Amino acid sequence: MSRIAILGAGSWGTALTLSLARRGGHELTLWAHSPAHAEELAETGENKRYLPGFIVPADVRITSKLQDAIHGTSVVLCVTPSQALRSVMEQIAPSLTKDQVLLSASKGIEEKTFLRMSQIMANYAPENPHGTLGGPSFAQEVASAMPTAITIAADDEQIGKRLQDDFSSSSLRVYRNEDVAGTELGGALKNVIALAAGVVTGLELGNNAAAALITRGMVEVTRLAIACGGRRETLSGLSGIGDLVLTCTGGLSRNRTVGVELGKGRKLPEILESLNGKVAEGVRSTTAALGLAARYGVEMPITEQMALILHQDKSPRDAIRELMSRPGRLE
Ligand SMILES: NC(=O)C1=CN([C@@H]2O[C@H](COP(=O)(O)OP(=O)(O)OC[C@H]3O[C@@H](n4cnc5c(N)ncnc54)[C@H](OP(=O)(O)O)[C@@H]3O)[C@@H](O)[C@H]2O)C=CC1
Ligand SMILES: O=C(CO)COP(=O)(O)O
Repeated sequence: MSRIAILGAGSWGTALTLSLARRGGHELTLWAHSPAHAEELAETGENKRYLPGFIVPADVRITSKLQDAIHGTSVVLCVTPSQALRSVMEQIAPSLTKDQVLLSASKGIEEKTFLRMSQIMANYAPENPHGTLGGPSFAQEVASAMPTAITIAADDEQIGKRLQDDFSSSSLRVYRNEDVAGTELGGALKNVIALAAGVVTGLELGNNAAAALITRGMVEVTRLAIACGGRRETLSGLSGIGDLVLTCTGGLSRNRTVGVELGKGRKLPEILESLNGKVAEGVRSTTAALGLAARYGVEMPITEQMALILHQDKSPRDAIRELMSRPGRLE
């Protein structure tokens, strides 16, 4: 039995709570960012805004107070939008005990520092064991108990095994590795490529273009992840190619949806407004990915064009034209 705090009651935090509750044997606390949201969740059990149609069991404790949420827990699962993790860590760090395992399930890179989630956690709690959870996993499907396979990465093998056991159930198959950097970067960088895949779809450029984009996207994601210390095998796994394929092709992806709308000619602020608070991590991770690429001298042509579309109002059609007219090269 583990006592697990889930920090973040968006769609993914809620879906993981439902999955852990279904597995059984844990004591669960779900922290919601806004007190009003926590109140509604506690009253109705339903996350009407972010994951409607599912009921969180009554024995899951709901709170909007971070200190209450983490008190006495053995695992702290951070599932906030990645740009909010620093503020959460700042608040919980003084109350953490060294044996509490910090596990991130957010998929992004901090915009200003280019840090991965585990690096932010380690900054605030250097002595706590930490890990990351990744892989192809739309919240709605996990909440519906549809068969899903994910990966949990932890430097420490024993911690990894414990987390694998904590999360495994008949509908959630959990693999394990020790490559935290590769797992995190696979999850964060695929969001940028999913935006681009959406652009290709929104422009109605056809299946050939989408397949080319996904393949070449995978190449640049792998290049950067390896430069940052990730392993090639991780990028060939669930949190690399697995999540990239899901997000670039699946209709439930917010990142892909943002790309589709950009491709159709809508403007970013209007598209983000229509997401109604739901996060499309790729929008803010694109700049950070380019920052890392510059630091390590890695070429990322798709990510570069995506940044220009997002932040410099470049026409999606011109961006694709530019990608197509790059000098020929060895594959
Ligand atoms: N949804 C999915 O299928 C998957 C998502 N993920 C990852 O999970 C992470 C969370 O995304 P997801 O659950 O989808 O989020 P949603 O888009 O469903 O919801 C956004 C959440 O962010 C919260 N929030 C907004 N501002 C802050 C803040 N300043 N501090 C803390 N929380 C804040 C909102 O709370 P409030 O409304 O109360 O402000 C809300 O709970 C992301 O990194 C995402 O990439 C990973 C795998 C699958
Ligand atoms: O990461 C995800 C599935 O694995 C969810 O993708 P989106 O954030 O694009 O919806």
